[in-house]
Amino acid sequence: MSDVVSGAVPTGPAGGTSADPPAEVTALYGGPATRRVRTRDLLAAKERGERWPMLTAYDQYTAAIFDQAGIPVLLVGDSAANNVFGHETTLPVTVEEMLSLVRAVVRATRHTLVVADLPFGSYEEGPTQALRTAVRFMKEGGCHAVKLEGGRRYAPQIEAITGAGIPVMAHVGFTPQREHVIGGYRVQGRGEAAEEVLADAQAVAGAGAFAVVLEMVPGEVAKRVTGALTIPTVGIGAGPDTDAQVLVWQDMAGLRTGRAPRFVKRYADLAGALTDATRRFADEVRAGEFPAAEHTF
Ligand SMILES: Nc1nc(=O)c2c([nH]1)NC[C@@H]1CN(c3ccc(C(=O)N[C@@H](CCC(=O)O)C(=O)O)cc3)CN21
Ligand SMILES: CC(C)C(=O)C(=O)O
Ligand SMILES: [Mg+2]
Repeated sequence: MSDVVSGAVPTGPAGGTSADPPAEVTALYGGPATRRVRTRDLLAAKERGERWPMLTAYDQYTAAIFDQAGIPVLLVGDSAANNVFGHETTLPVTVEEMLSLVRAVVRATRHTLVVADLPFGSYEEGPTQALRTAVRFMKEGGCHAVKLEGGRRYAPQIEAITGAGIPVMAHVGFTPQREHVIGGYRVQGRGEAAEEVLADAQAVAGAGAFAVVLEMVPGEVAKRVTGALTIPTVGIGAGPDTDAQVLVWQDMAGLRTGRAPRFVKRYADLAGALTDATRRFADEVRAGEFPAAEHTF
């Protein structure tokens, strides 16, 4: 095992059974052994017809919670540009910024497979640049796989990276890094364009990708692609028939405020809870109620 994995900071609940992987995760690799989920566990899950959840993660506490809650795959998304750094698009986030977040997520987790998104500009030039960047993410980030956006045109990059022993998750359909060419946030693969999405998915699978994200494609198209491929499909805005589902965690947990895309379901109101806690803290400070005797040395 690598230093990064064996040296993972224990971050589970104190005194708990945090060393034991959750049942949902052991089910994926069919045994009690404490080890990380591997890409072949995800292929086997597809063969068994088992669906799995994926979330983004960008920091220690949330990553540890998702790891303990049985999320088998975490993506350190380039959506950190939006959800961590506050940019309008995903384009500005850098390799260095991504690496810091990847290291935090890897240190905080024990069971999850950690996938790092290659940011805009770090792989498009060709297979050599793509492999160089992917190697940095594996060596300096300690992640277990990388992800890149693009279909047929990026098959050479995927071949080069997987050829060096680095698992690649592909991403087709709506690819946010190309939003300026696509012309905004738009569903891809409607009508005859369905064939393009299928061809892209087949090409990235043929190039060696272990899974493929399908973003904002009609449910029927995602269903067809999922049936046509032996590798798992991971849907976001792609309907219920993909092998896996991914959401940005701040969307899933209701931390992000404002209008969310239609494909988002909020499972909590963290923005409300945090606003409430913040207001009470501020009020108590102003009223001289915090700190109380028990908080004072
Ligand atoms: N917080 C967050 N969630 C995401 O899902 C996400 C990010 N950030 N950052 C990177 C990309 C950008 N994504 C987006 C952003 C906006 C829409 C959106 O506004 N969609 C509209 C219009 C769809 C249409 O009309 O075709 C929607 O209502 O879903 C979709 C995906 C997905 N990714
Ligand atoms: C939404 C997922 C698939 C992603 O690419 C990201 O968060 O960056
Ligand atoms: Mg991304």
